[in-house]
Amino acid sequence: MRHQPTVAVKICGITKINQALEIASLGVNAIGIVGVKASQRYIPNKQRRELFRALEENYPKTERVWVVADPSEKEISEVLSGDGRPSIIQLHGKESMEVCRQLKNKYPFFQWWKALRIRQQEDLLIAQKYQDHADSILLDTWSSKVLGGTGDRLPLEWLTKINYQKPCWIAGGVSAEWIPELLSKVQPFGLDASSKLEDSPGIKDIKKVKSLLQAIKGQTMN
Ligand SMILES: O=C(O)c1ccccc1N[C@@H]1O[C@H](COP(=O)(O)O)[C@@H](O)[C@H]1O
Repeated sequence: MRHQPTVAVKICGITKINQALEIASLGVNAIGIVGVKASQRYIPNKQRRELFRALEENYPKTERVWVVADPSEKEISEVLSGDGRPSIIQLHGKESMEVCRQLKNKYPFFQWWKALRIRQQEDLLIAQKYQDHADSILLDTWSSKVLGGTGDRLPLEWLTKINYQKPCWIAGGVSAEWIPELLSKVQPFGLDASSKLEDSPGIKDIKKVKSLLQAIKGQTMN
């Protein structure tokens, strides 16, 4: 993985405007909203637009990530037009490399991330191949029950060996306690955290968000 002096942070699964603004004020790089209807963190169109609009007005440098799985063409064209748009689309389903490539060609002014749910170490080679078709790669854990937001972590020994050219984000169970071990072994471009920072699905414990940011700062300044 690419070495860098610090690590970008995305906090995902936000459902409330006040939490989005408070977390953005802490200096995170990206805020994610889940657009997968089966998720406990799903928020519908109107709320998503309001939340992204508030973020864009108050924290224009904070990336606004829309997390979706196998979205239809109609859904994409609706979400990417009008007010309260995302700046990044995180494809968290079974999108093929060809679909990723076509979406980037059609909507080049948005960033397209491909999330890969890693079930076994060999899956990291598949993730590597997606690099040519996405702006960033996000590695998450695989679960038979849900598409994301599991709180489960990838084995670090799998991650130490990867060396991607594109920005690589690690997701799955990211929290303050894991940071010393994680960042001593792996230098990802970014970390994506959600369920381990929650009081309940979709509601973040701001103290846990602050602890995560402190832990990252402490580790990257050493
Ligand atoms: O968070 C969800 O509910 C979710 C649902 C469907 C697809 C993706 C989802 N979240 C993504 O999962 C990881 C966070 O995992 P964790 O909770 O920290 O273990 C992150 O990439 C979210 O964008």
